[in-house]
Amino acid sequence: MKLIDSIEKIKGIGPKKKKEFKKMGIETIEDLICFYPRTYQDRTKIKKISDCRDGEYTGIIAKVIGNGMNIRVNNRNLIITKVSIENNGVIGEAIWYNKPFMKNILKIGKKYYLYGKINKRFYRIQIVSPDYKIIEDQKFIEPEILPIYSTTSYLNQKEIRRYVRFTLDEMKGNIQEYLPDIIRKKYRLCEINFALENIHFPKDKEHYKIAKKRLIFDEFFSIQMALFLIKEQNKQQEKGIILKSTLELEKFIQQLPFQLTNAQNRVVEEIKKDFISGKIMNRLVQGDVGSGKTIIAAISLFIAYLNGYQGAMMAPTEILAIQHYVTLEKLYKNFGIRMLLLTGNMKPSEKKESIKKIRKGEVDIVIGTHAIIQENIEFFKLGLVITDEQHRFGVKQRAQLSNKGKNPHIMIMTATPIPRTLSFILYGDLDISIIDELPPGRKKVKTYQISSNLEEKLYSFVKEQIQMGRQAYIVCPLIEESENMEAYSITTLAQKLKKKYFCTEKIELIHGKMKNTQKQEIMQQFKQGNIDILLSTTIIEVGVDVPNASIMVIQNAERFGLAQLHQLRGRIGRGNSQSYCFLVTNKNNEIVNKRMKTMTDTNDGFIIAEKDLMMRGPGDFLGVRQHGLPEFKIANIFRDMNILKMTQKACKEVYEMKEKSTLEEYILKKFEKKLDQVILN
Ligand SMILES: Nc1ncnc2c1ncn2[C@@H]1O[C@H](COP(=O)(O)OP(=O)(O)OP(=O)(O)O)[C@@H](O)[C@H]1O
Repeated sequence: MKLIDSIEKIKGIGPKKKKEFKKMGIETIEDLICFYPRTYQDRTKIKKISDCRDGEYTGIIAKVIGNGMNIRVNNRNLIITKVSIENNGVIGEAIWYNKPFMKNILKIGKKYYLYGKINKRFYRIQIVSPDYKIIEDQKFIEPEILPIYSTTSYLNQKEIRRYVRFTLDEMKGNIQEYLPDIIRKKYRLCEINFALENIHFPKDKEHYKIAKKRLIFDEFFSIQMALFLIKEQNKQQEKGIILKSTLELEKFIQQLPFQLTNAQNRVVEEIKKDFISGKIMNRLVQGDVGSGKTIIAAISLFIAYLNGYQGAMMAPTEILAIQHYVTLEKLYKNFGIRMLLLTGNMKPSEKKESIKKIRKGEVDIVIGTHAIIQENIEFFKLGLVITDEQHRFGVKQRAQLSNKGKNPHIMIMTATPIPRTLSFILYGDLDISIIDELPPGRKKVKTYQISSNLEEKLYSFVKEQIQMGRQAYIVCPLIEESENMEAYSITTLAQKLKKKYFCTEKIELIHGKMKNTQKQEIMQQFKQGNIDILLSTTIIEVGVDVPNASIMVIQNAERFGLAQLHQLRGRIGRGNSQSYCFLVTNKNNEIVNKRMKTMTDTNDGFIIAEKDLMMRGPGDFLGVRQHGLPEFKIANIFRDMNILKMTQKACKEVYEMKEKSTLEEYILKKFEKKLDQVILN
């Protein structure tokens, strides 16, 4: 029997059962062995009937003291079987539903071990649908811990247990240990065969703990190692384009309207180093909202340009693409760089012309949405692709990026802070640079949770601030599904605000239903200070940069996740004046209050991300499918953080070991499925 064999090799599994197992994702011997129990029946736990608590699962040893009875419940098509039992002078009963045959199975006068759920009814103790085992001739049963699997109604626990037992016996000691001894010793990990045996049939709790640790380690290790190998392979596979920095770059940096922060300088140095390393750069630049990532992109694209290469930069929305275009155009004003904005909104003839220019090399820098990689656009000489990711790319899409042109350097920018532990799993294939410093002069945004009955006070404060020359955002969540409703609900709010509070201020709306040109015009007007209040749906959430805007009012704040609230708040506090964020909510429950408190307590995106992760769990935090975060069978990123950290170290150590070549092959094969999971997302 081999791990890759079909489960049909197991005695008793035919086509019907095979189909049933397939529903549970089990097709091979390996799948079955790695189908870990959901929980366990602890048969070492034996209680007296008198000590049993209602609702608990436990084992008891009891003597059958009466013949079984079948009771038919007429109107429910149900047969209840009851058997009277006794232990230590206390009488109880074992009951089963729709298993009339049980009546004759338990024999009067014999002692049994029974394991099941306890029900306390009318002072009578029942054990419901218990597993049973006869205790022969007063001999005490051997203690055991039995696995309980998640199963379909067709396959029962006993059957699955039997198949797993059979498979483990067949495979006994034959599963190849792939972790080097030295690593196992260092991290105190048991051998793989021992782990698999004891995760299914633990000898005792200690054995179970040891097995579990090893398998959690394996799960994290496999994914991280696979990503790590992709990273190393990427580096070795092709020759990276050499992009040198020249004096012209210094000139460019010196004429910027501000001095780079230390963090920005450090990241620029990391990128410069990649550019001349002869390897392809695959770098994630991570920085909190407003930390100044755009300038890093501008500098990197400038270096590509200096070396005669084209650069492309992609944004997640058109508003942002336009904003980047306008910002970069200003920065590059004196340097004769030919720029092009590519949007989905262009006329076909215009688009055709643009694509031609890109192919012929008549354009140096292309800015657009992700359509740049999705569409059939050929570059003349592409040296660098930058994408403003916002978590929307998995490993596979990243690979798509490098297929544009001849292995260009890749840079991914992300604003949403990702807890470090998670970023290893999501971005283990990338090098990571972190901008951990905000530009000087930024003041902490003051954040308040308020209920809507304080609206009048709130808007009079907003009015005062506007009179002082500031600008404000008011964000309404999309309450209805339809876009028409979206337009409607903020239009009505705008009318109310104009009439009641802001008769003299200039209010404009922006929402998803508008044409791009219209959105662009409004954003431009807001940026130039011609609009006082921008009433918006969440389309302004990502990346919008208007430093003079210092007020953010978020209506129905309870409808947003922490990460989104942080993004929204990140639209203010980008200039030197004091900024204020108001989270308006009438919901008053523990979860909402906890979330709002996190926002009012801190401005630090990393802390907020950790809290979000803690409150929602990693799946919800990033959306498992959407963000390429694999689902784990036994590991839990949160609970098992310590083991995760261990694997991060171990990956590097294992990789550096001599036996790496066989290891690589084996790991890649063994974890192909998981890798697929990661890559396909
Ligand atoms: N070193 C600096 N000194 C002063 N201002 C800076 C500096 N770097 C960037 N800025 C300014 O800070 C603002 C925020 O920068 P940018 O838009 O690049 O942020 P970001 O990191 O992209 O943030 P977000 O993720 O929220 O979009 C901009 O107005 C930019 O001009």
